Amino acid sequence: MLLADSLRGRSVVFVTGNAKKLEEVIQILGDKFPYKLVSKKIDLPEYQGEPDEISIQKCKEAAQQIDGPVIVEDTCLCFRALGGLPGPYIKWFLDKLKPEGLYKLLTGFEDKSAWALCTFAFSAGRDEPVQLFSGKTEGHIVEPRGPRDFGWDPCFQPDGYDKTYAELPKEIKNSISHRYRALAAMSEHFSQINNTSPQSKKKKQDD
Ligand SMILES: O=c1nc[nH]c2c1ncn2[C@H]1C[C@H](O)[C@@H](COP(=O)(O)OP(=O)(O)OP(=O)(O)O)O1
Ligand SMILES: [Mg+2]
Repeated sequence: MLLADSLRGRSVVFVTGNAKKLEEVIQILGDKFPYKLVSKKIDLPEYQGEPDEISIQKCKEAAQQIDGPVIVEDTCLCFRALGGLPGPYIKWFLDKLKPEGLYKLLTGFEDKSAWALCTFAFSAGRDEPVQLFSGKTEGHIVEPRGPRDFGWDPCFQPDGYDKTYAELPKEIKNSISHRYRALAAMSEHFSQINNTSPQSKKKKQDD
């Protein structure tokens, strides 16, 4: 309730340096998110550690810089044969190896299974607690296929599909992706808060 109060009528800043992420977040959320989402392009530090810890640190840094309500997101691509690596370090692996090299990394391993993990982190402002919402999609690492416009999409084939994320129509990716699932959890949380806020209760009684 306090959270909803602190946000009512305000906007939340989505801090990311990645334009493709932002594009998907806007496509997925549509008008489902109860607050006005504005974006700010800042390259936040790439922290090390477990995914939750990384997202918390990233969100605290964003809240410091923005000094108001913020959302950040961190994405991992985890190979089962490698104990979950590259995980949060996928950005550097992708940068140096490209999707071809990511596939080749698993030469010698029979198990090509992988999961994409997305964690959104929200904070109402400086020194406020961080809340996490995550989503996971299982799949396999395959020889790259499809357009090259977004990261490792060409080498990740979600389970149940014979196309890579890159080959799938955008609406399909956005209905099954790690990012979609994490955003669904976050929207669900915020709409529940909104529905139980004193104002909306009052409104319901008035109706
Ligand atoms: O759905 C996706 N499909 C394909 N590739 C993706 C996806 N989502 C993130 N990616 C890439 C971007 C970056 O190379 C790495 C995650 O690193 P990550 O730190 O979360 O992203 P980033 O530094 O580009 O943006 P940000 O400023 O929000 O941290 O995986
Ligand atoms: Mg990053």
